[in-house]
Amino acid sequence: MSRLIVVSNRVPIPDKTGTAPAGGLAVALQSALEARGGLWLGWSGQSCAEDRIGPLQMLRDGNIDYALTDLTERDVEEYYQGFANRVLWPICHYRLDLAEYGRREMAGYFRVNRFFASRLLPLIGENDLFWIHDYHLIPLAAELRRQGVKNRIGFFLHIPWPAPDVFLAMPVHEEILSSLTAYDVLGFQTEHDRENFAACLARQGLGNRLDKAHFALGSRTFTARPYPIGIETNEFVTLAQRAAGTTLHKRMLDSLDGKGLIIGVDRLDYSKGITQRIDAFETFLKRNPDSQRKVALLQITPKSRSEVPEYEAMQRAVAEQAGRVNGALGTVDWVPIRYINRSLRRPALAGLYRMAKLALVTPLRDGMNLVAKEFVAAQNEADPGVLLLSRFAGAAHELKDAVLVNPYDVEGTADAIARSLTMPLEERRDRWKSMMNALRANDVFTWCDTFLGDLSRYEQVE
Ligand SMILES: O=P(O)(O)OC[C@H]1O[C@H](O[C@H]2O[C@H](CO)[C@@H](O)[C@H](O)[C@H]2O)[C@H](O)[C@@H](O)[C@@H]1O
Ligand SMILES: O=c1ccn([C@@H]2O[C@H](COP(=O)(O)OP(=O)(O)O)[C@@H](O)[C@H]2O)c(=O)[nH]1
Repeated sequence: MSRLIVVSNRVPIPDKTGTAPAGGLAVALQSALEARGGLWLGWSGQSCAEDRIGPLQMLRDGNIDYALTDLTERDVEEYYQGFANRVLWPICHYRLDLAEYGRREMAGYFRVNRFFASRLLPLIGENDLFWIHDYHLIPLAAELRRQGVKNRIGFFLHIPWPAPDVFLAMPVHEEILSSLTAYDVLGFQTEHDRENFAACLARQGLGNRLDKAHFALGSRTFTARPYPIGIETNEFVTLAQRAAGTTLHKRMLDSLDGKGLIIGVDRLDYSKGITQRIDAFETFLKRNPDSQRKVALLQITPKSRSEVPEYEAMQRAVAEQAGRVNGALGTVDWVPIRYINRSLRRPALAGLYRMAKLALVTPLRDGMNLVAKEFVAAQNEADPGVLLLSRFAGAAHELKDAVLVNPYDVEGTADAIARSLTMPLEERRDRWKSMMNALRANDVFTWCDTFLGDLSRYEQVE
């Protein structure tokens, strides 16, 4: 079997401090790589002055060799906070209004991709398979090809690929799009994303579509397919079952004192629709006064990308909004929204998911949303909770028996909350079974095997 080299910006560094990695890419890739073994190269999360960038830090943990590189402060500002998270992220999440394009950041993005290529080159063996992840590293294959690398290189995009009118509004879209054609296999979360990508190629007159999944450009061919990412379904079921009886579980049950738990778990990101969700919860409470004091929303929201101004603004907006609702509707012995900014470890999350009657997963746009899948896997088969899911999350393409909502429709979402909390047991069980079948049929290991199977079978037509 060829050695696998995974490259992603974010790497869950094995430091044993117990800090939970909040973010689906790190969680999913770690599960997949642990099973197969390989080398994982990415950013150490540290920045320093240019003359202090040292050699790669090499660590081994279980089956995985980690190769970590520091970046300069300027790199982090231009590549990560700048072009990746202020241009590509908002555009791919349909937020052209939030995109802050600047040439300096764009140049930094391409420079850091060249730097990642230079760090990789000395490590490459002839038969190694490369699997590059996410929007931070789109130009990496093109950089490696320029250096003569002939290995098979796959790319998986964890976030949505937007419709052509949105994508083509981005300055440098030509370069971003044509960089992707240097890969052999391109993976998207959904069919919808792949079709948006194909439509962008067609609009730009870039390459020919040979059939549904194959494209030709000059002497090269490449494949583009949906590979929806999964979770460790069976392991998550066990985690959730084990959580009952832990101290946290007991404390939580005591504090609920018979109230129904509603849960939301999201990085503090404007794509997650947290303010619209709180509006919907408030509307639900106002329209259903009998439910007041009978339910509590636990919103677990670790801070994310706090140096990016749009995220900083979001942190203030959500905190103010939760405070306002609690102030307006709360009583001396009831707080409607328990809002926390800490990251919880997954065993704790699994237990909370299982205790909840309802999960609110209402992103305005999301590549997949693993929280939706984890919530379903954590349920008690005999008395499962309900998943209320945005139709704009990638997960909605598989979890068709969730209660699907349009998160922009606050009143519609409020009504769906009311319907979900009174859903009969039989309907809850039927919906849960169908969703669980989907999670069993496509877990994170299937995702990994399917992608790598396609990549390892790939032969370039010269
Ligand atoms: O690395 P950060 O800047 O701290 O952000 C965390 C991750 O966020 C995004 O996650 C995406 O991947 C998930 C798994 O495929 C998917 O379910 C979710 O919809 C995506 O938003 C981002 O794409 C990652 O690169 C980040 O590491
Ligand atoms: O306090 C937290 C919040 C989230 N997560 C994990 O972070 C991931 C979030 O992935 P998702 O795809 O839902 O969204 P992303 O943050 O990647 O956009 C899930 O596996 C969560 O279990 C976690 O471990 N602790």
